[in-house]
Amino acid sequence: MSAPAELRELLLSRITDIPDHPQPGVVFKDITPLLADPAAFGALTEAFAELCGRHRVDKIVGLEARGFILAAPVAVRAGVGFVPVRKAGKLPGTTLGQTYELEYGTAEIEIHTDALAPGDRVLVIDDVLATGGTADASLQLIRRAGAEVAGLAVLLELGFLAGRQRLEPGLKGAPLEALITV
Ligand SMILES: O=P(O)(O)OC[C@H]1O[C@H](OP(=O)(O)OP(=O)(O)O)[C@H](O)[C@@H]1O
Ligand SMILES: Nc1ncnc2[nH]cnc12
Repeated sequence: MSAPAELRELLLSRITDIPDHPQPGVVFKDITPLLADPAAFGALTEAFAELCGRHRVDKIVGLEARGFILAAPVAVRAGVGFVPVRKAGKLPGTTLGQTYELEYGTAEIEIHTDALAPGDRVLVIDDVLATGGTADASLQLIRRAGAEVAGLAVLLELGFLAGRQRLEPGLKGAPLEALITV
């Protein structure tokens, strides 16, 4: 599913291309103008919150760091709990970890082992789907923590990096909702 054309245009108009960041050859999609516009940020929050009802979600996982900014207001709006997936070494409790590859490097993410309960239906929220490495690692963490993946929702999918194809086996039939695809 993508967002209605009017919402898509509003959101896209608030995302800026920054060439050669954080390294030569990468066109970085900067969402800070969108965050600074309450109408656009609010409309984005509503669109994600609507998915929570549609997919019967009872917890939201946000992916550090930009995913946190988008996911936290959605959790409050939808009336469900927020669970952070953080870069390795940041969470204070006992964690499960998963390594993955980025468009520009490698990384490891972690979740608290007791953050999710068996049977929890989890919606993962992030800003950008690029190669799909981060999202794929998060789906593995959620299942290893004993919960069910209800879906993955992103603001922006970079279609030319084929993250959707890479994610397909890991989604195991769960929906991938991208509000905008470029
Ligand atoms: O699909 P992928 O190739 O995995 O890339 C997408 C991820 O990359 C960015 O995060 P980044 O790790 O740069 O961290 P940040 O949110 O802390 O800036 C983005 O916010 C996604 O989480
Ligand atoms: N091109 C890009 N812009 C913003 N975030 C990203 N994460 C991975 N690739 C990205």
